[in-house]
Amino acid sequence: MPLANNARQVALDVLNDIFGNDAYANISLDRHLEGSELSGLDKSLTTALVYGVVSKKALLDWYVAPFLKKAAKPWAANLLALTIYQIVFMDKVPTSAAVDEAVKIAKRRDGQQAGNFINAVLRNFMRSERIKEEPKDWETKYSMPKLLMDKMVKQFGGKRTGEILASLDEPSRASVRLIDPAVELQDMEVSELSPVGRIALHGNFASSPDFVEGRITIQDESSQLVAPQMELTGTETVLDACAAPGGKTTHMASYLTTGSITALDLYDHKLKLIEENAERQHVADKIKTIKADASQVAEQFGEEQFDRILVDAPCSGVGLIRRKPDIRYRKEATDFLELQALQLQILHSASKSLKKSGIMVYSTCTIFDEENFDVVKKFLETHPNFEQIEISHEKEDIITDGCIFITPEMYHTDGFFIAKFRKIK
Ligand SMILES: C[S@@+](CC[C@H](N)C(=O)[O-])C[C@H]1O[C@@H](n2cnc3c(N)ncnc32)[C@H](O)[C@@H]1O
Repeated sequence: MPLANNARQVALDVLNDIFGNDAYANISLDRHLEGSELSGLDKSLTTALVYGVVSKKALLDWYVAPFLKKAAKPWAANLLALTIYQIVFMDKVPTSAAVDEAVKIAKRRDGQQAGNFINAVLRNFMRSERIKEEPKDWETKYSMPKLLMDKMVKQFGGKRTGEILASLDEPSRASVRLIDPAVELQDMEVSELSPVGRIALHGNFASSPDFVEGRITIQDESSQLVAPQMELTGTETVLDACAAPGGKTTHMASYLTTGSITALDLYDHKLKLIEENAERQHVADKIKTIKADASQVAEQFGEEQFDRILVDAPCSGVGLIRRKPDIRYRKEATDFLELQALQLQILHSASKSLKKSGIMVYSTCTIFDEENFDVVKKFLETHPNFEQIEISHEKEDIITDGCIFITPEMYHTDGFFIAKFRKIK
């Protein structure tokens, strides 16, 4: 069988790329799937395997550790993790099929001896009682790097950190936003947070006619809470300073009649995503994309140009770990303050281009204070011409200090933060 025609082999290639070359899971997966001859079903299996292993790597390594006399080569360690994942977490995959495939992959890769090694380790694991054990420490149990775990414990305390980690470890739900309110989606519930949100335990909507023809779009419930905070009446001139791929740009555009949105991002390929999204959702006439640096807004556009500004800032993305599990492996201690500096720089520049009495909304998909409440505090301290507008929501538990602050365990959404300001002079 050609290698690119085997779901487990492709999954292993992607895992080697992620853990060996620091590749982004979604980008590596897309590239490998495009170059493969896998069926639709096998592509789904490959995706499930990659995301499953990435989200549980430390735990999978822990299962196999007692059966290794010395550290396995990186590709073999990834293959063992991939196979243990199937044995422990995928009810529908027969154990024998998972092991046989692993042995074949190892032989093809490194000869008979490698096949024997993988076979022996997996058989020893299965003969043992290891599968019934559970690691005590959260770092292993939830495969969460110590840096992030310690930060969570410091900010949220032990109990809530445990709840957040357990929630991030669960599968993500499917969440869509209705563009056409008349659309009826089978087996989906109305979101508790967003009236236009619909959710289901699973679902793949990207190829559905409702999606392709622009009657729905895929957007997390928490992210759907941003556009309503912009207080759009229809005629406003809006700047979306960090816009790609355009989830919030298109949502804001749906409120506009004669108004328009200038949507910025740093990269051409990302601007193209906004344009495609806008076309599909029939709001392209309201959106102009420009390649520009959001920390230079005032220099590029001048002062007091926009009625509304959204800064959906570049952030550590920790609130997205459930859907993008590799985010957890890409954080350094210095990242958070560096991001804060960039976030403040963008807010500062954007603030000059806001008209008097205009509204500026700041949002992130992270749960750490440095990028959320600390940014709000520092921005207000250094910009006395702005005041905070207190946000309210019928779910009062998502409001903290006048901001929307949702951690992933509360409503099983992404972790998310929204603050709102008015320019008073
Ligand atoms: C959180 S994402 C935006 C998501 C988007 N608002 C949505 O709802 O689909 C942040 C975006 O900011 C862009 N970005 C990062 N630094 C930027 C900068 N200095 N100027 C403009 N865009 C920037 C990134 O390329 C990324 O697309």
